Amino acid sequence: MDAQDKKQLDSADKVAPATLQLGKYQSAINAKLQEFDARDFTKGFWQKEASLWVQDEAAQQSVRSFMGWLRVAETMVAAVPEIEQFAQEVNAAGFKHVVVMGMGGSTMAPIVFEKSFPQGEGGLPMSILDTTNPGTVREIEKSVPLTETLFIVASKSGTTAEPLAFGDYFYHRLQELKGDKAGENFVAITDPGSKFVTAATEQGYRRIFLNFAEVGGRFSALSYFGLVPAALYGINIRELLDRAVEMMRACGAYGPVNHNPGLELGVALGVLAQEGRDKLTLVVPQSLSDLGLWLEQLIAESTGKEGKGILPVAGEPLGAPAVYGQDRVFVYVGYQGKPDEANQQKLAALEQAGHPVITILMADPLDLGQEFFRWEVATAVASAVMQINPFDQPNVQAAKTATDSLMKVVEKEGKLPQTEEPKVTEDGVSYYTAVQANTAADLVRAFFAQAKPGDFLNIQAYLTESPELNEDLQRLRQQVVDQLHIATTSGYGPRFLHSTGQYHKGGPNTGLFVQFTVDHPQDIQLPGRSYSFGTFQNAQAAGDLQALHDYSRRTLRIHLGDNAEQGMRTVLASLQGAPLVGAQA
Ligand SMILES: O=P(O)(O)OC[C@H]1O[C@H](O)[C@H](O)[C@@H](O)[C@@H]1O
Repeated sequence: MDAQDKKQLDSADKVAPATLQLGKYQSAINAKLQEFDARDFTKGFWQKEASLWVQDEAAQQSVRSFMGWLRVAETMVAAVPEIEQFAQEVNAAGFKHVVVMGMGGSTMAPIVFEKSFPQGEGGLPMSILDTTNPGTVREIEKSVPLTETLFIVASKSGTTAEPLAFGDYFYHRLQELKGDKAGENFVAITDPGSKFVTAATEQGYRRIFLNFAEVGGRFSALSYFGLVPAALYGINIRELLDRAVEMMRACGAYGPVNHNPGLELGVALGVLAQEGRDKLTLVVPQSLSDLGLWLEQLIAESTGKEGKGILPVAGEPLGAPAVYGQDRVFVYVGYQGKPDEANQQKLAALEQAGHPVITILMADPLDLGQEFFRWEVATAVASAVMQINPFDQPNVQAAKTATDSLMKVVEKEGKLPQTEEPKVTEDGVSYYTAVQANTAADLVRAFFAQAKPGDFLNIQAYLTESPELNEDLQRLRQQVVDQLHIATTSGYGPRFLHSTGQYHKGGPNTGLFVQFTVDHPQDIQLPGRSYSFGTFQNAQAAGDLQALHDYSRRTLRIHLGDNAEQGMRTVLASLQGAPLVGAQA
C-alpha cells in the first residue's frame, strides 16, 4: 500500500460509519465492485471520464461540464472568511430574520440546515419559501419583521419563474416600506452571467454571490447556495466543510474500492435497483425529517430518466415486513449514541425478512457536510451502474412548458381554462380521472384497483402545508402501504416539480399520481403582472397534470374546493369502510 492509499484509508476510518446488510444481493454487488476495480473506475471518475456514464457525445459533454461539485467543498474552504464576514455585516446592520427563496437545489440544503440544526450562536432565525401557495406566502410575510428581514433570492439559472416571482413580490413590499432603499434587504445567489445578475444589480441588491456554472443545482449544497444561508443561521461552516473534505478524501481515486464510502453505497444502490429493489426507503429520526427532501431531489432527478430510476421514499411510516413488496431497500441515517429503538427494531425485523438494510450513523449534525458528499458520489456511481447521465433533468421542462402555455391563456383571458369535466362531485369535492364510477368512494377505489406490485403512489399537494394536513396525508399513505403493499411518496407542489417531478415523467411508468388542488379565496396578486400566486400555483398543477398525461401516467386529480382541511376529511372518509384492493401482477 502506498502513501496515497494509506491516506485515503485513514479518511475512510474517520467518516461516519456505514453498515450495508445486503443479504442475497451481496454477491452481485461484490461482483460489480470487482468489475469497477478492474476497470480503475475511481480514477476515471475523478478524471471526469464521461464514458463511464453515457456513450453519446453530447451527453458526455454534459457530464463533463457538471462535475464541478467533486472539488467544490475544497474550493469553498477558501471562501469561508468572505461568507462569515458577510454574516457579521448582516448582523451589524440590524437584521433579525432571513428568508431564503428559491426552488429545488437552490433551497433544499437550507431547508435541511434549518430543520437539522438548532439556530447557532450569533445566527438569525431562517425561513424558506419554495412554494407559490398564497397561504404559505402570507404566513411567511406575517411571521417576519419585513424591514429587518434579509431576503435571499437563490436561483442558479436566474430564470426559474418562482424565485423571480418571490423576489418581485417582496421587493415591491419593501419598496412600499423603504422606498429606494429596498435593495438593502436583498441578496442574490446565482451563476455568473445569469440574467438575474443584471436585474439584481439594477435593483441595488446588498450583495450578489456568484456560484459556479459547473456545479448543478442538486449538487450545490456545499457551495454558496448552501453555505451562505448556513452561516447566516449560525452554523459553523468551516467545520461542516472540513468534514466534507474528509469524505471527499475517503471517496478518492486511490485505495481499495470496498473501502470507498461513496462508491460502496452507489454500487449497492445501483445493483439493487437493477435487481428490482428500486425504492430507496429512507428512515430517519425526527430531527432529520427534512433530509429526505434533499435526498429525494438528488436521487430522483439524477436517476429518474429513460424509463429507469431509483425512487426515493421519504417520510413514509415504517411498518412490519408483511406490508412491503420485494422492491425496497431501507436506509437509516441517524446518530451514534442516540438510540432510536422503535425504528431500529423494525429495521432488524426487515433485515431478518430478507430486505437489504443500510445504516449510516453520524456523530452530530455537522456530519451532514460529509453526508452531502457521500450521497452525491453514491448517486453519480449508481447512475454509472445504470448507464445514465446523472446531471441532466430532461423531463422537468415538460411541466414548465405546459404551465407557460396556460399562463398565456390567463394573461389573455384573466383565468385558467376549464379543460376537463369532473367524473364525480360530492360534498364540494370534485374528482377527475380516466376510470369510471358513480360515487367518490367507488371512483377512488377504482383508481387504486390499478395498483400492481412494484407500483408506487405519489401524492401531490398543491396546498398550504400544515401539521394537520401532514397528518391526513400520512394516514392516506399508511392505508395504501398496509392495504396495497406499494411504496408511497408525497410532496407539496410546486416544490416537488423541481425535484421528484423528473422521475414521475422520466422514470418507469409505475406511478399512481393523486393530485390535490384547491381554490384560493384569499389570493395574493403579483405586482406588475396580470395574475396572482394562486392562479400561478393552479396553472403549475394543471401543467404538470398535462405533462403526466402526455407520458401516459395514471392520475387522479381531487379538487378540494375552497377549504383544504375539510375537503381532505371528506376524501379520507370516503376511503373508510372497506379496504383498498389492487390488481394482481
Ligand atoms: O436554481 P434554479 O436555476 O432556479 O433551479 C431550481 C430547480 O429547478 C429546475 O426545475 C430543476 O429541475 C432543478 O434541478 C433546479 O434545482
